[in-house]
Amino acid sequence: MYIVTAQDMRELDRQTIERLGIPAVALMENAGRAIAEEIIKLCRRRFGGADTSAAWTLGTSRTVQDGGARQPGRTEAGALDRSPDGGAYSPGGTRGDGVYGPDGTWVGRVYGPDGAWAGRVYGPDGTWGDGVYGPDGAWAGRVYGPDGTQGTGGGPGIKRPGFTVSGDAALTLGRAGAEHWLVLVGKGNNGGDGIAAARHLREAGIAVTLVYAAAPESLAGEAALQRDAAAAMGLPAVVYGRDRVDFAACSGILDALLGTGSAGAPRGAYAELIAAANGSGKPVVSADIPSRLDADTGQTHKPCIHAAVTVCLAFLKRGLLQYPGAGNAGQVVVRSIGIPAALAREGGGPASLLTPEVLRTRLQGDVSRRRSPEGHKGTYGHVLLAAGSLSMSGAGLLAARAALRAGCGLVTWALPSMLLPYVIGAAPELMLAAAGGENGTWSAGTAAEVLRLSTGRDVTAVGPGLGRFPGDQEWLRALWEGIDAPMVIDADALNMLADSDYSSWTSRRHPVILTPHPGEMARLAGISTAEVQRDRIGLALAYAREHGVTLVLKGAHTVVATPEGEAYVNITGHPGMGTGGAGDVLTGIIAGLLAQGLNAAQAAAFGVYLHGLAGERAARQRHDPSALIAGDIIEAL
Ligand SMILES: NC(=O)C1=CN([C@@H]2O[C@H](COP(=O)(O)OP(=O)(O)OC[C@H]3O[C@@H](n4cnc5c(N)ncnc54)[C@H](O)[C@@H]3O)[C@@H](O)[C@H]2O)[C@H](O)CC1
Ligand SMILES: [K+]
Repeated sequence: MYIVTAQDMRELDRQTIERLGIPAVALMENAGRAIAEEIIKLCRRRFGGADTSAAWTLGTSRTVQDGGARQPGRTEAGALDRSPDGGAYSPGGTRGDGVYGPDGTWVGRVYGPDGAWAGRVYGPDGTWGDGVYGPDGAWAGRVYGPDGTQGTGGGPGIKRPGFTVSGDAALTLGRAGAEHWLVLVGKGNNGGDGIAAARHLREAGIAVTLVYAAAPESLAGEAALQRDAAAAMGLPAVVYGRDRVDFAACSGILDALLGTGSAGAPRGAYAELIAAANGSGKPVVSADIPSRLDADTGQTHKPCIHAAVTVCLAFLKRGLLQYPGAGNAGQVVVRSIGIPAALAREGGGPASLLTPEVLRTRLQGDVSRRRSPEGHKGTYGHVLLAAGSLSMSGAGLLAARAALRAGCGLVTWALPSMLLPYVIGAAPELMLAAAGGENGTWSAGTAAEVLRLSTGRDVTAVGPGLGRFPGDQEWLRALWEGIDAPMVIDADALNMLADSDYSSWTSRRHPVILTPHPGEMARLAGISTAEVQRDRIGLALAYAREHGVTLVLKGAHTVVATPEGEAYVNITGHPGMGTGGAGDVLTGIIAGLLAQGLNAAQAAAFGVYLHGLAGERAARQRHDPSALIAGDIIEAL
């Protein structure tokens, strides 16, 4: 799934209209329909009473859909609310709403532990799935498969007909009469999308009222066309500031105020409508992006809509993945509006969401972790790790063990000689090599020994628990220029780089992967941590390209950027992984994957993805994400 900027989007929009000849209003129509379908799905979930608000959910989880296919294994209830088979479980053991397998297809019925039906079951396209029974065993609703034909359930008196006729299920709502949606309309194309959606909602029997933020006469182009169509259909409309708007009486709000064409803080009526929508307590669905979220950076202007669902149009906008904006977007659903993905590919497809599919196709990595039947420890590579010091020996141990769990054949851990007796036996699978000073710290003179140890090794990782020491910049330079294999550089080794003018060092034949957290990134880039966080994707892309490195910018939604100008944004993992040593584990995983022959982009991306998945699995085993410690991630790999 591609991730784009507002500028990319405008260009893709232009090409679709000019090169393919698809009228702009057709795109707006598709947008309106997609938004209406998602609102109807939301209404169905409410009717069904399915419990998607599991008692134990993770703040970072979100569903990202592409053409109805679910992000593998992710659920609305939370990334951790999953059974091993991909079903959606809450920690109490009850299944929640829709149950999907790892490939995104629906896999089963939804029952609570007492055998009672726990909620309606919808396929990825929003149509009903399999058998639906009430707690008393009585049939509770019609049973249709995703294609609209009757499924395998069926209660008393329901027979599979030999002949079926199905309607537009995605735009149909059984109990529409209970709904009344306010559609907040801005004067740009975002507003036009909202009006188009309102027409479909009305067709589904949902009461709608258009609330114009500006005089309807100020709308232009396709948005004006939508305004006129809505008026011709007799859709009720009010103008904010002139007419009364009753937020208390509505059942939901469609935010179509401001999209990718907006800038700065919301002005006048826009600001007031955003504040009123947020304060209403009603679910808000945002068209494309929550109004006054910066579509590129994820910065939020004040006030900014807090959406329950964001129906992102065509391609995922960068700002929806970057905090704080990601926290305003709710559940993000990306819907196609007829702009071919091939156009994004042609344009270089600047960034992608990190999914198994992207790993397989765009990165062409083998994510199976399959072993050759003829393989032996020499087949899977040898990692040299230079890490650990007296007060941080655990960092080295964590990285070394993670490399082994990532599947590499051998790991040699080089560490200060004084520590050796204490770590012998801590991980018997490791090989240990004394390469540091007697006092448990590193010294500049150890560079020669690390270089010697690196001979014949497939990858060298440096940094976890290393500490700083006199001459450390020259030490790192010697390794940078002398190691004839890929390198992973982390922690204090990044700080050494930050203090050096490493662009003047002899360029390396093999790739380098840097794995900074935001603070380390700030030092590397010579800016503040707040500036790093302002646009993580943009910064990672620029830094990786400029310095010819593969960059792993850690933090919520870790960004992997390549020297070739590609970026991948990861959404596995959870805030519980913000714990000492989790970064050391990531370094070990990436090194372990590199040793097995993955290239730098594959190892960094797959490593980050696996690290997050293992963190989710570990938290599930612990029954509480905050109880997670770094060693748990290794055990869950
Ligand atoms: N392929 C596509 O990209 C498609 C996108 N669609 C939708 O169109 C919007 C982008 O539309 P655009 O007209 O360019 O801009 P906006 O609707 O976001 O707003 C522009 C409008 O708002 C005024 N304005 C700007 N900033 C502010 C502010 N801070 N406060 C108040 N008012 C502001 C400005 O004067 C303009 O009048 C995209 O997000 C999609 O939703 C298409 O419908 C389908 C194709
Ligand atoms: K919006």
